[in-house]
Amino acid sequence: MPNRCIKEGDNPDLTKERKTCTFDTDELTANLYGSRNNMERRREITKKISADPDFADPIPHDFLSREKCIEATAKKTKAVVQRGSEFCDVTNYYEMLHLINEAIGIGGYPLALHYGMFLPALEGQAEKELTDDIIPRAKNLEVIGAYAQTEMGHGTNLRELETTATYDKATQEFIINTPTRSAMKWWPGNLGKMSNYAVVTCQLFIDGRKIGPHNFLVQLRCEKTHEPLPGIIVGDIGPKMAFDTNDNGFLALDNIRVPRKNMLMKHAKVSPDGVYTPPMHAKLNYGTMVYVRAHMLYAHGQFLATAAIVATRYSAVRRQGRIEHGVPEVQILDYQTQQHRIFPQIARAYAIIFTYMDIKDQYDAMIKGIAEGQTDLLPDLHAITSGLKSVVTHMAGLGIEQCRMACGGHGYSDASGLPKLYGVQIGGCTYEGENMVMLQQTARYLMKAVASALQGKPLSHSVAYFGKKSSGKSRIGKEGGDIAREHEAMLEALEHAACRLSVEASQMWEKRGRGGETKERAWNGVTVEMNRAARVHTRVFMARSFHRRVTSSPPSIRPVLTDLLSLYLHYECVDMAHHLLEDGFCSGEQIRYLKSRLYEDLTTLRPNAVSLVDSFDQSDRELNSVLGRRDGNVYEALYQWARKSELNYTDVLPAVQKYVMPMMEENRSKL
Ligand SMILES: CC/C=C\C/C=C\C/C=C\C/C=C\C/C=C\CCCC(=O)SCCNC(=O)CCNC(=O)[C@H](O)C(C)(C)COP(=O)(O)OP(=O)(O)OC[C@H]1O[C@@H](n2cnc3c(N)ncnc32)[C@H](O)[C@@H]1OP(=O)(O)O
Ligand SMILES: Cc1cc2nc3c(=O)[nH]c(=O)nc-3n(C[C@H](O)[C@H](O)[C@H](O)COP(=O)(O)OP(=O)(O)OC[C@H]3O[C@@H](n4cnc5c(N)ncnc54)[C@H](O)[C@@H]3O)c2cc1C
Repeated sequence: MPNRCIKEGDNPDLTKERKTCTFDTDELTANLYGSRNNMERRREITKKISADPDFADPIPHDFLSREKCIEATAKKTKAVVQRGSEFCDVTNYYEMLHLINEAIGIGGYPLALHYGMFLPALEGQAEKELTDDIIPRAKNLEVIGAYAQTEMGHGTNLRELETTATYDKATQEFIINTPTRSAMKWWPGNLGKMSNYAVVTCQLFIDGRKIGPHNFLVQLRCEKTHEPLPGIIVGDIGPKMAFDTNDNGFLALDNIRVPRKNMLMKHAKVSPDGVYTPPMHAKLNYGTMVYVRAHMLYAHGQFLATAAIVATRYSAVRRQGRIEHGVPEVQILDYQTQQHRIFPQIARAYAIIFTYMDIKDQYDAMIKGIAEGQTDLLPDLHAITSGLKSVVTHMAGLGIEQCRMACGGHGYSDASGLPKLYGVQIGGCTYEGENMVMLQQTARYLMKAVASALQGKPLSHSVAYFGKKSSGKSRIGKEGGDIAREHEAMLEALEHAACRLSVEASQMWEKRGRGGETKERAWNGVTVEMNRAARVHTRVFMARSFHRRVTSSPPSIRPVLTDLLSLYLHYECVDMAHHLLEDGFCSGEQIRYLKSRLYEDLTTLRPNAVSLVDSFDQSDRELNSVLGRRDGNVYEALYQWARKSELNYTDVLPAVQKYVMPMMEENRSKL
């Protein structure tokens, strides 16, 4: 069966791996990206960008200062903007995303938040009077914007943000002000240096009454000189763990006046005479965050895929140690521990990307509903995207770190690309709402679902399984080798655990309430259990999505995807074994059975491991990793990469000349 990556001159071990492929890698790639045409388009973009001198990096960014990296990234951004249509259909979201990844990379660029949040916020929340003026100019990039919500003192708890927007009826303006140091906007991407406008989240005050957080469009810099406008203090917050090429910024506003129409008023409104009309759903103003949380799944699935590609290919190329005496050193991918470290990450990357596809469909349906005046799909989508954002970012972070360690010493080098990848990816646990907080949003929803299920009321999409009758005892290991039934038995077991944990958390909460605590204090006493239930529920949702995609996949790739799904489900069940055992739903014998099946899966997947990661179809540019390169010629590339270090420009460093040599000389003369 063809693995389409084989080329002459490649590392022979990688070629050997590709020859054991049992499926058509292009079929799987096309399935992952929606169609064969989408796959071809991605490849065309990659090919053109790779050959274009505007996007060449003579010195890898690993060896440049932050300022130089920002300059190089800004230059490439300009080229993408001016020449984008030479490479792709600039109106196609996924083509643009791929172009940006290929041309610029993942560490941030001047327009990341402009496209990622500023425009979506205006499009989703502003009304015509404002959008007619600002959106054409924003699309034309006369206006570049940030999404300035988080403050130095508050991010998670939006209700306590301190920046104020006070309505002045006399002039029909809002006065926007930063009343304290902790009220300074702090963190927003591209706010520091690149943007001349921002959507700023403020507490709305009318006639002295605090109404709550709302968004306003504020001009920050002169459109001609790019200097900050009077009354505006703006700058970069300094170096951080990663996202080096993003100017996350600070902002203080000194009683800045903006016209009434600058409030984003598609949902909530303030009339000229100061009458406030609430939105048809109280949280529609938070819509941009739901949008980003949904789209983060795709990005984080791809981040984990990158790490899995690097670790798998490198493990096929690297030989070290022997499994038996008297035979040559083995590829490290032959070690069971290595497979157990890496293969679940491959499966999880597929699971995340497949789950994203389901969420995207739900998101589109919700947006259609809102346009028709219906918000009934929003609570379910908010609850599940809050859980998914938290589980997926955490899962991807752990997975990337496993892949990094699986590459030994070279994984610790920036040459592997993995330290930077981890730094960028792990930010997702924090931004768009810290994970522990967002899981509580899911848990609240589960508590309502428990109540509805007990009362026999209808249950919405993500919690529909709460209405199923549990069989009381798991069928795991009792399906006589029927793989479809085995998968169903594992899904049922996970659903049982999520449901049980939710019911128990609800009972614990109630009990504390009966003991005299307020509902809120009682909640804080059970949040660890609440979040546990939310995590298991979210992992059930992912497992169901993965299962649905596999069972409906084309026959040519279904066998390999079924193997991957088996590994995924066995791994998830073993990882959550304590939840399955706690109430006796599963026995110890059944967990031992799951483990033995998992180890069989590792062996089954071994011949297809490289081909499964090849099917993610990430180019060498996207991987940005000496260890993960498609041709597997790792060692020579590693040496050439290290030669580019600034420290190697001279044989004797000035610092050595200035301090170390005189010290050695002094010591020598003392003898
Ligand atoms: C070309 C490329 C283009 C695009 C790429 C697209 C996307 C790319 C992604 C990123 C872009 C690139 C790089 C990005 C890098 C970083 C970006 C980071 C940006 C940010 O971080 S922006 C700041 C984000 N901030 C947060 O997320 C804050 C988190 N806090 C909150 O959301 C809220 O405070 C809260 C939800 C935790 C609590 O809010 P509350 O106190 O007002 O509400 P309650 O908890 O009391 O709940 C009441 C009620 O409301 C329900 N609820 C809450 N939120 C929502 C919602 N959003 N939708 C629907 N319902 C909601 C809640 O469930 C309760 O319901 P109930 O029925 O009463 O129980
Ligand atoms: C790379 C990056 C990019 C960002 N980009 C943007 C941007 O473009 N625009 C923007 O506006 N913001 C941005 N942010 C800010 C980001 O959205 C916030 O940092 C994030 O929402 C978390 O809020 P916080 O910093 O207030 O965390 P905190 O809430 O202070 O969290 C600290 C700790 O307190 C815990 N905690 C807080 N509240 C609760 C609770 N109710 N229950 C239990 N535990 C709790 C948390 O779990 C966490 O452990 C960015 C942040 C990063 C790291």
